[in-house]
Amino acid sequence: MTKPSFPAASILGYPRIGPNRELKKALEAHWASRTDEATLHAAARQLQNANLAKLTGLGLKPDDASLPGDFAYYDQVLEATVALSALPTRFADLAGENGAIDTAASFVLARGDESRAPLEMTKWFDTNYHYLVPEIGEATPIKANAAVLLESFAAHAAQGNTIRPTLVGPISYLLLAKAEDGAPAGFDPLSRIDEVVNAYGEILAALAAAGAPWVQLDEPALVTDRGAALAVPGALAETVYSKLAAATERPALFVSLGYGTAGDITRPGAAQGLLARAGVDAVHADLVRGALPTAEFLGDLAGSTLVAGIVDSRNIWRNDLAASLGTLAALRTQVEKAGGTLAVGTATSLQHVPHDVAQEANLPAHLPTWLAFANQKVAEVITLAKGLAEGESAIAAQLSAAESAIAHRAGFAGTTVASVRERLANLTTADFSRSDAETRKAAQESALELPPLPTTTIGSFPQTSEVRTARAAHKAGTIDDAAYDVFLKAEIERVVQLQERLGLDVLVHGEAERNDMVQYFAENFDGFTETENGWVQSYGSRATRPSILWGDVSRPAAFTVPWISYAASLTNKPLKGMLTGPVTILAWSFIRDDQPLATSANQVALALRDEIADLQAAGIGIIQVDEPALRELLPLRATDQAKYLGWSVDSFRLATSGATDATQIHTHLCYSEFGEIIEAIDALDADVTSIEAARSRMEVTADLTEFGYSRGIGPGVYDIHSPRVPSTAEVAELIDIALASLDAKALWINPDCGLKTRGYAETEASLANLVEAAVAARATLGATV
Ligand code: MET
Ligand SMILES: [Zn+2]
Repeated sequence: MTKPSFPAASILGYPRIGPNRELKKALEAHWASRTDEATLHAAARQLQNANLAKLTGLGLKPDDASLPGDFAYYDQVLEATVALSALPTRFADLAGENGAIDTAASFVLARGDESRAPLEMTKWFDTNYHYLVPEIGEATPIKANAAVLLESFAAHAAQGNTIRPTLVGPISYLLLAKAEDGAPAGFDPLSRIDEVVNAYGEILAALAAAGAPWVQLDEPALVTDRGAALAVPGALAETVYSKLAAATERPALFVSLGYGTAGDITRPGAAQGLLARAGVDAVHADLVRGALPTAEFLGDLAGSTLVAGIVDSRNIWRNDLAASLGTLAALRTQVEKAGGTLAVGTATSLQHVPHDVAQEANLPAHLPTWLAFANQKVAEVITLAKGLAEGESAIAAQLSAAESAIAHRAGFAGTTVASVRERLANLTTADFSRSDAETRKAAQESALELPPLPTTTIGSFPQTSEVRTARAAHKAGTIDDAAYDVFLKAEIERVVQLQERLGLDVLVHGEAERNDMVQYFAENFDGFTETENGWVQSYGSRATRPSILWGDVSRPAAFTVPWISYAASLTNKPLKGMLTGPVTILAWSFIRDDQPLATSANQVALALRDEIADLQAAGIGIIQVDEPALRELLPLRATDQAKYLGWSVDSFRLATSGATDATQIHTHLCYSEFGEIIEAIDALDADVTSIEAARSRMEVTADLTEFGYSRGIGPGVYDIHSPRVPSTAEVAELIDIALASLDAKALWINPDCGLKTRGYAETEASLANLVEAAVAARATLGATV
């Protein structure tokens, strides 16, 4: 068979959620049993057809395999689990004919059922997308099932579109998996690689037989430290891909390597060269997060195509086409020297950006031309490929439009605000630290007079449908500011009274006024803008709408103070003020790409510092600054981590170090395991750290003690991710575990995270048990000391 050439312009993947969140609606209707499976399939097909029509309309060719076949109902890793029939043992009863996992079974894996928790969900590399973690044991079935891929290929072919079926690659699949509970100690999912590769071989053969000219295997795990070690000569990536490439019955093989530099970071391009020599027909390089491959390391490309991922698929800024064209032209020379050809693509799938800037009718006037969402990025890829093939003059209009937008952005008033710059330039090391922890502790003890083992919550209380309805009505203008204010105050009063009744020691106002813990801050800071339809899939049917940080950040006026002071006025107990930290605000927004992240983080930190000063002046003695995303932005490579941890910790300290000794600063961490970054957690220098711990049964407390962490610590004593009410005995048991490794004077008793996704019934019952267990533990302590 003659090898088809790789399309000159392509994208690695496209948003699946739908321009109007069609997939979300179809999934949720189906899960609520309002539609049958056929209706769901039809809706999904219609959405995919509309997406492909959009892509071909933008100029991707229908017949050259430039259209990615990357649809997934819930998650791309789950699709690979389906293609491998890799049903975890605890779900074995769901196996259909030949062990197949059908759509209904895949939803049980994704969402659990009455008796089983779903597959664990975890962040996909350093993004805010969550995938479903495969659970692999010694006997997990591995059996090729190409049905979904074949059906989708055929259905699109019938519409005249030759898609490029896309699947997570075999190495990444196993690196992203975890050993199933009950697997022998030390079992490594990667030990199943031979069977997985055989199954992929069968899938490739089936796709070839169906007429697919190209297939895409995503191997992003080769950019992590562990994966990189497998992408060197003689190691696993070479063996696996030599074997897959050696098959006579297969489509041309494209391997994507997004999210960083694949293989050895000191030899960029070596991993691509290795795969090409193994027989892979096209290999990809992420030129946005990864290093530019050099001819020296590409070596012999053996007639393969290098797909240059030059258009940023993780951020929303317009591409500097002239600069990109220059990079591509230089790279082409090198690639051709190495015996390959160059094609143009995106850095990763476009799943991390919203659909279309054209859906935003109400952006501030200066912003639209600066931006590129998925559809604009597709056009950029096509433009660059054309420029590369035909020369600059062929894309003169696009080059000049990009140039003027970029110049406008650089010169725009809000991009660089002198007062913000001056404040940053004048910072000294004193602005990043407080007095020593012992002095603070003494001042706080006399100011706060808390009992031992103080009880508190993480901030939010249930966001009932009344709260959401009132917020929507206020936004729509059907209730005015005054009426909304009355509503929120009543809500705060209810939450404060409930906490008094439950006997909690440190109260919160409940966060009813906040739509989202990041967006609320973006709305109140200068330098940010919200979108109306900029939805990005977070997991399954869930999407978030990140704000856009486009300019220098400042805080025009205090905004949390009125709500928090109102709550404080209703109680004699200490009221904890609640803020979101700089790293989390950056991690969950689209951020400007024209300055280091550290600079943006410090600007946000100064805005928060102002708010903290105002809270303190209003008499609030405890202030929590949440940093749940601290671990999320941690670079994938160990060599890059220290620098990140340096600036991220600094930004927290800058935000909080204006507090007086007597003001107790809390932080809150969740969503990850924190064992790897204990040193950074300590360096935050918060007086009290609450941290997710219930599911790992307090593991982190021992890690912290071992490290020498000596300030307050609130390891979560119950998991808020499910409506289950923990018994007093269960909470008591976790408190005992924590007390075994911690100084009793340092321990706080709190749930794992905020309660906004919970209902009131389970919240009240759970908190009552939490308080009961804390009071009992306090009595025991009193008896023994
Ligand atoms: N204060 C926030 C809340 O309670 C912290 C959430 S961390 C994801 O909801
Ligand atoms: Zn949390």
